[in-house]
Amino acid sequence: MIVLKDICKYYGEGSEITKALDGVNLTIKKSEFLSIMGPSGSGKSTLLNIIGCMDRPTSGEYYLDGKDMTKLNDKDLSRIRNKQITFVFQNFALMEKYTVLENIELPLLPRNLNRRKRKELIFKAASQLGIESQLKKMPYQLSRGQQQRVALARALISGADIILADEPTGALDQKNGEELMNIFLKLNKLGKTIILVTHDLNVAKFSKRIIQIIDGRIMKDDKVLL
Ligand SMILES: Nc1ncnc2c1ncn2[C@@H]1O[C@H](COP(=O)(O)OP(=O)(O)OP(=O)(O)O)[C@@H](O)[C@H]1O
Repeated sequence: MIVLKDICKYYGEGSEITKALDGVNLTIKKSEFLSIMGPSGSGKSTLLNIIGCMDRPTSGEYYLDGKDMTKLNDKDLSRIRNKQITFVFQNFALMEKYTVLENIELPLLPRNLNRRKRKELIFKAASQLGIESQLKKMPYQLSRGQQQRVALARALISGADIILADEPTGALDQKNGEELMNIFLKLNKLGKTIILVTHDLNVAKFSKRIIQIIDGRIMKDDKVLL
């Protein structure tokens, strides 16, 4: 569970101050599927980065499964981030000289698993995302939608419970965007907590809860009725 209490993130000082986040209170339960919406510059990415432990708030408390993240040193913070949180980037962040299989395998390498076990996990994740026949290909041989699935297979295999995505459909056409959202739904059904930033209400509608952020404050928090 994620609990944010009165989170502020300020840049600059005095008359030059930018309040990217200005007193955010938010609780996100395990296995929620939440979209963060709001105008440009309203603080969406800042909020996502703080939830993802990529950035620290200026003030406030952030509890992840009961532990106050703001009290941890950088080393402990990155250890928790690597274990529990995974980011899906808009440009997919695939390694172009590695095969699809090797790309999906990356999060497994620091773990002490034999080759057979690794292959088993890779095949399972690839099957869940419908790319099991693409494993030997190079990323450039795949469509954008398929590349995105590889990125998600890698996120799935990382074992992280929380998947964060900043404008994940930004580089996709409508059809691939919808397919991607259906994959997020599937991952959510598998128990993953999904939090994404989007400008697009048609994208946000796939989630079960939408928050609106304006000038660094949460102005709306809606359950999506399907
Ligand atoms: N490193 C930084 N230094 C100074 N100001 C920053 C920094 N990062 C963000 N900001 C400011 O904080 C505010 C919130 O930025 P943020 O990127 O979170 O907005 P956003 O809602 O994600 O915007 P967009 O939809 O355009 O990506 C903006 O006014 C931005 O200019």
